[in-house]
Amino acid sequence: PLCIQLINPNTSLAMTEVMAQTARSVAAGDTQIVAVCPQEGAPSIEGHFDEAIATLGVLQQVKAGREAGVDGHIIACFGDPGLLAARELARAPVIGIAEAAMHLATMLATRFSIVTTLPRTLTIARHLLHQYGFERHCAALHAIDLPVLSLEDGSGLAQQKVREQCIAAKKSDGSGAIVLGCGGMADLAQELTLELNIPVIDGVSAAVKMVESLAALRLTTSKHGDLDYPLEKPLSGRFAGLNLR
Ligand SMILES: O=C(O)C[C@H]1NC(=O)NC1=O
Repeated sequence: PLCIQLINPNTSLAMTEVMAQTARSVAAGDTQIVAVCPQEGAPSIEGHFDEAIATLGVLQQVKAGREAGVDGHIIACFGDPGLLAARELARAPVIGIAEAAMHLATMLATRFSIVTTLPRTLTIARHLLHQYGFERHCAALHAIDLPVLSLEDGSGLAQQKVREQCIAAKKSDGSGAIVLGCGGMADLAQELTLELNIPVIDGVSAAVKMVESLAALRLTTSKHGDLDYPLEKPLSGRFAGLNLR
């Protein structure tokens, strides 16, 4: 049986729970999902500054997961904060939800659209498209223009806006699939896929199945080259605990 560590890089327990439930709903029968978030950090991640703050918590959780012997780590924030740094620390696979969703979309359609939260985070999604080499696969990016935590306020407004943006994207973008650009949207993908009759992809679910696939293939993060464990050096203060030895 596998143990997968699901890391919510923001500190909102409600979002962590939404993602954990979705992860468990798609995980294989004997796969255990351990959902965590940093003790300290930002309640939501909505820009470059928030991502920088969140990265330390992600790395602390990855180290804890490595010591616990998890079979994979999921960075469950659409900016994939700290992904490569986490891969240096980890032995097991580390999958970001944006990367996972984008990869799946490219296997289902020649072009996909992204629907995320605030307009200012569209740039982060664009940076990821460039970094992952998916720029030519992404037809368009849309924002519901509501903050991340509006998805947790119980009003249903954010969820309705996501649905509207997905319907508009299907009609106007010429893309064949839609990527949901926030971990907090994880529970919307299956219903929207059925209603819109288009693959609407959630990165949390995608990442769970990718970790299971990599584990089944006995494939783990490469330690040859730039993703080898960090060079040993005396880290000071709050960073001291990050040393692997
Ligand atoms: O960038 C976003 O809109 C979504 C991103 N922020 C966050 O706190 N979790 C996320 O998935």
